[in-house]
Amino acid sequence: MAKYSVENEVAVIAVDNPPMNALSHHVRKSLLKYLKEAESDEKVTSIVLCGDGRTFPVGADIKEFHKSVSKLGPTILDIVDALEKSKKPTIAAIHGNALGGGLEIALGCHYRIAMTNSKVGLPEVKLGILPGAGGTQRLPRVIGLDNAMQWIAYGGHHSAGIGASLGLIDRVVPQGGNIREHAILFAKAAVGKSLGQRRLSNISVPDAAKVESLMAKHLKEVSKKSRGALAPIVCLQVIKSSALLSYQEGLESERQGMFTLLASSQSRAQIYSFFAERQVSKWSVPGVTNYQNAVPMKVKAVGVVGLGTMGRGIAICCLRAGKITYVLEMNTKAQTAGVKYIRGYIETMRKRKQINDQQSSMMNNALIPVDNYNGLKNVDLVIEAVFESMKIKKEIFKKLEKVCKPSAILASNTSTLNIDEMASVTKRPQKVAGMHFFAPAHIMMLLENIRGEKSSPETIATIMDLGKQMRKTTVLVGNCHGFVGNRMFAYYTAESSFLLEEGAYPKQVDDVLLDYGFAMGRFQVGDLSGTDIGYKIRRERGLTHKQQPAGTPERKRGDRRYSPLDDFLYEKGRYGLKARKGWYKYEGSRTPIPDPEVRKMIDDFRKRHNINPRHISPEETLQRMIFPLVNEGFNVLDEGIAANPWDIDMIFQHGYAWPRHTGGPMYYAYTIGLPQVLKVIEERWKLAGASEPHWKPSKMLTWLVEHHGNPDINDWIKLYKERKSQPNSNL
Ligand SMILES: CCCCCCCC(=O)CC(=O)SCCNC(=O)CCNC(=O)[C@H](O)C(C)(C)COP(=O)(O)OP(=O)(O)OC[C@H]1O[C@@H](n2cnc3c(N)ncnc32)[C@H](O)[C@@H]1OP(=O)(O)O
Ligand SMILES: NC(=O)C1=CN([C@@H]2O[C@H](COP(=O)(O)OP(=O)(O)OC[C@H]3O[C@@H](n4cnc5c(N)ncnc54)[C@H](O)[C@@H]3O)[C@@H](O)[C@H]2O)C=CC1
Repeated sequence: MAKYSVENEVAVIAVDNPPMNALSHHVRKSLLKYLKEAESDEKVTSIVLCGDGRTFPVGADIKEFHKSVSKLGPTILDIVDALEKSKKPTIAAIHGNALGGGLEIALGCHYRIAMTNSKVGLPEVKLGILPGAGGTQRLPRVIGLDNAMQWIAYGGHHSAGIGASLGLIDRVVPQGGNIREHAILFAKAAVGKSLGQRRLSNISVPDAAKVESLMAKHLKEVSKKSRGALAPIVCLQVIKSSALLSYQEGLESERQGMFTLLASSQSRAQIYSFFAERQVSKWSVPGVTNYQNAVPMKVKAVGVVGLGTMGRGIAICCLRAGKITYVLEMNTKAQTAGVKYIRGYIETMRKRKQINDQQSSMMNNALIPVDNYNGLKNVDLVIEAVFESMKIKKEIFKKLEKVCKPSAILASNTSTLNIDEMASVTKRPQKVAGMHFFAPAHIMMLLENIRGEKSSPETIATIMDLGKQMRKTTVLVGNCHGFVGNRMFAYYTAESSFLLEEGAYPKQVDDVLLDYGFAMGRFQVGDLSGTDIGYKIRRERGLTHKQQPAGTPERKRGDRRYSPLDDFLYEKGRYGLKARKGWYKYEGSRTPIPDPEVRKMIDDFRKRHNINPRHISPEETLQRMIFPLVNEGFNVLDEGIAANPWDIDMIFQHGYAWPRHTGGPMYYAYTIGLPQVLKVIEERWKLAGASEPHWKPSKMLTWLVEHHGNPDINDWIKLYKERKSQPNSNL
């Protein structure tokens, strides 16, 4: 709804649709009604449009998308048109965020004023669509093509100050000011002035002459940054129309572009992702606790043990979240290097203006290096990030048990190991949990939190709350080897090496993944993170080539197929980018170059095992990389390790840079259809047999297909659980 009042001859229309003032159908109806009322009321000389509560409208109501209500008039464009055509000056008074359709209605107004801390932007591209209410045609007319292409194709949020510097915002109201009062005064002053040039559809695009070169520049950038995504490209094409066609023709091109994008599976996947990101914070452990009833502990001070690759990044996350952060490292050199890195990073953030001087000095003061466990006696929570060895981790947990306050939570950043086993050496298993960060921890958005068998509701609530304070996408999962992400990802990695054995080379596999939309292929990622990481994990599990007793078949571990190619690579000192050689070689840059030495290693291996290499199609490559991961995803759901398919998808999007426009592995499977996925898995299972158990069709997937075909992803858990809970279910 909207509220209407007239103050001192100024009509004030305030959108009132908490929490974000989205432009739902009922809001649109009421906005147009009040606009007409203001227009016809002779006592009204000007009109202010604002948002009640937290914010100016943040856009169309995303919940209405792909539903018939979104098509019900009036549309946002009708409101934009009415605002622009109004004979009385219209002023948008922006506080909070003016995003998407929200900014588009502000662009329909003759003037825009904004609070200094407000944000503006057209982020539709992140939902796989474009600004469909004239934004692609009006924004370039105010801020120029180059800026508009940048804003719309990347969907960033920008400060009011930047908006003002580009001519989008006519006045910035300083902090503490009352936006509504300022807007009313502004509106009074605007009465009687000509509105011709204030109607953006009347003016032309300032840098229209540069359209072709700008188009080429932005197309190149978006195809690199958002590989495989349709929306940024369509956005650019539609913005181009603003420079070449009339406003009305441009609008038509916008309409066509929106039509194409809304019909694409990508927009559905991205809208799914928007809600999934918010849904994961509403965690629940059925029958035990959930986000609504568990109360988190207050965490003021955190300890980080181990200042290697992960510890440093985790310490930065803690400092950014305002925690006093004690860091402990057993190796003096690593301690010095780690502290130097953290302080250096704080300085970089200051220089980049991500933090101000005061925040920088607060963070520096809050970082406290200690040289023994007693130094951790006052912390509320410890995150251990030492070598991936159960033996070492248990020793550390025993020490922490002795020195830490009884109330302190002990968490591990292990990427694979059993949290309950670590808890078992303490007297406080209810206070033990996993907090699995992804490298680089201060950059990657994901935090995979692991609840142990005995973790208390308070412990779970605390680690989830801490993730939120760190502004991470925080997903709660159960305890098993590799948890959700690494457990599933292991099959993606394993299959990639099997593909090399059978006929592919690293670049061939990576190219298929790049085409799918990944920013990097599996082998490029392996080089970036270091081939030693996987090796150490395999060594901890006794799997590596060198650990096997004489006579062990090279391609088997127990009765399972195993590819030793990754071990050979490590044993040749090819540790990845840091060694300038891994799956690829690197000559003075980070560009991966196929290396004949790797090719020879693979060819020799094939010869030794009499493998006749065959051509593997891109389709087979993609299916072999992704479907085992999906299959394992269903096992993870079946076992309750992940509560929902979107938990898995968020883990992959934010932890493994899975392309957002596919939604994630589970949503992708839903898009192509579960029956089709199952068919391929069953065929592969027949070929591969028991030595490749990751192709054994998941019970849950099989049941869903047999009984429901391709049910809505929102119904998977409900349907399966209902059946599973029946006494004779056999599931
Ligand atoms: C047929 C189609 C015709 C199309 C016509 C063309 C019109 C267009 O051009 C299309 C559009 O406007 S698309 C929308 C563009 N706007 C956006 O993408 C902004 C979305 N919101 C945000 O980024 C954050 O909420 C924001 C940054 C604003 C705030 O973040 P916070 O972290 O503070 O809050 P959240 O937790 O994200 O949000 C709180 C609750 O509000 C819900 N919500 C947010 N934006 C919404 C929106 N635009 N529509 C519907 N619900 C929305 C959000 O889901 C959350 O709900 P709960 O989880 O239930 O609490
Ligand atoms: N590197 C990665 O990509 C990821 C690693 N992890 C996990 O994080 C943990 C740490 O991994 P990284 O940081 O990569 O290892 P790292 O080898 O870079 O650092 C480990 C640090 O722990 C220190 N350390 C070892 N024992 C210690 C002890 N008893 N007391 C204090 N410090 C000790 C070492 O001196 C070293 O500086 C592992 O459990 C790993 O599985 C989790 C996610 C990603």
